[in-house]
Amino acid sequence: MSRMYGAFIQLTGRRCLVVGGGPVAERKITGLLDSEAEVTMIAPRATSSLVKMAENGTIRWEARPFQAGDTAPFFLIIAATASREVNAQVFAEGETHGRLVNVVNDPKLGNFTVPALLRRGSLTVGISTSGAAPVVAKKLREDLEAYWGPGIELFVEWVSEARRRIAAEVPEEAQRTELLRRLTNSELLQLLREGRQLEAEQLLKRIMGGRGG
Ligand SMILES: C[C@@]1(CC(=O)O)C2=NC(=C\c3[nH]c(c(CCC(=O)O)c3CC(=O)O)Cc3[nH]c(c(CC(=O)O)c3CCC(=O)O)/C=C3\N/C(=C\2)[C@@H](CCC(=O)O)[C@]3(C)CC(=O)O)/[C@H]1CCC(=O)O
Ligand SMILES: NC(=O)c1ccc[n+]([C@@H]2O[C@H](COP(=O)([O-])OP(=O)(O)OC[C@H]3O[C@@H](n4cnc5c(N)ncnc54)[C@H](O)[C@@H]3O)[C@@H](O)[C@H]2O)c1
Repeated sequence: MSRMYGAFIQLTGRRCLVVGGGPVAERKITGLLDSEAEVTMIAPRATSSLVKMAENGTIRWEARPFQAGDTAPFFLIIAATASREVNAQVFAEGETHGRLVNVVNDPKLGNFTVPALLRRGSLTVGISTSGAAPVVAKKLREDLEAYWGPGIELFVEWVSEARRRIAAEVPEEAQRTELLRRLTNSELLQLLREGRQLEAEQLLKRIMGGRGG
C-alpha cells in the first residue's frame, strides 16, 4: 500500500453519506458527527443506536439498499457495507463525480482512509498505518492517550493563549519565536502531564516574565 497524504478536512455543515448501518458504519458516523457533518445513512438495516440517532433527527436514514445515483449530492462518502460488490459500486460512482470515498473492507479501493484520532480540545493527532494494520493505529492512539492524559489539552490551551499575548505585546519577531520556543521546550508539558498544575502555572509566569499577566 502506498503512503497516504495526511490532511484534516473541514466537515461542518457538509453533506456526508454512509452506505451501511452496521457497527463499522456506526463508528464512522460517530466520527463524522464529532466533526459536525450532516450525515445521511443508506442501509436496509441499522444498529439500535443508529436507529435512535435517525429517530431523534441526529442523522437522516434512508432504509433501503444503495442505488445508482445515490452519491451525487454528497461531499464525502463512506462505503461501509459488508459487501465488496456494493462497496465497489459506491466507490466507482463517487470517484466518477470526483468525491472523497472511503471503503471499509477493501484496501485496494477508496481514495482516503480514516486514521485513529486522539482528540483533546483543539488538538487532534491522527495515526495511520496506510492500511497495513489498523489495530496498531488503535493501540498507538490508546497508548498516547494514556501517556499524555488531560494535561496535553491544557498545554495546547496555555501555549495558544501565550501565543496570542506574545503576538500582541512583543513586537520583535525573533524575540517572539524565542519565547514560544522556551515555552514549548520547557518542563511545562511534563509538569502538566504529571498533574503538577501549580508548578506549571508558576513556570508559565516565569517564562512569560509578566507579559499579559
Ligand atoms: C483506525 C480506525 C479508524 C476508524 O475506523 O475509526 C480504522 N480501523 C479501526 C479499527 C479496526 N479495524 C479493523 C479492526 C479489527 C482488527 C483487524 O482485523 O485488524 C479494528 C480494531 C477494532 O475494531 O477494535 C479491521 C479492518 N480495518 C480495515 C479492514 C479492511 C482491510 O484491511 O482489508 C479490516 C479487516 C476487516 C475484516 O476482517 O474483513 C480497513 C481500514 N481500517 C481503517 C481504520 C483504515 C486504515 C487505517 C490505518 O491506516 O491504520 C482502513 C484501510 C479503511 C477505513 O476504514 O478507513 C479504527 C481504530 C479507531 C480507534 O479506536 O482509534
Ligand atoms: N474499516 C474498518 O475499520 C473495519 C473494521 C472492522 C470490520 N470491517 C469490515 O467492514 C465491513 C462492515 O462491517 P460491519 O460489522 O459493520 O458489517 P454488518 O454486516 O454488521 O453491517 C453491514 C450493513 O450494511 C448494510 N447493507 C447491506 N447491503 C446493503 C446495500 N446493498 N446497500 C446499503 N446497505 C447495505 C446492512 O443493512 C448492514 O447495516 C465488513 O466487511 C467488515 O469486515 C472494517
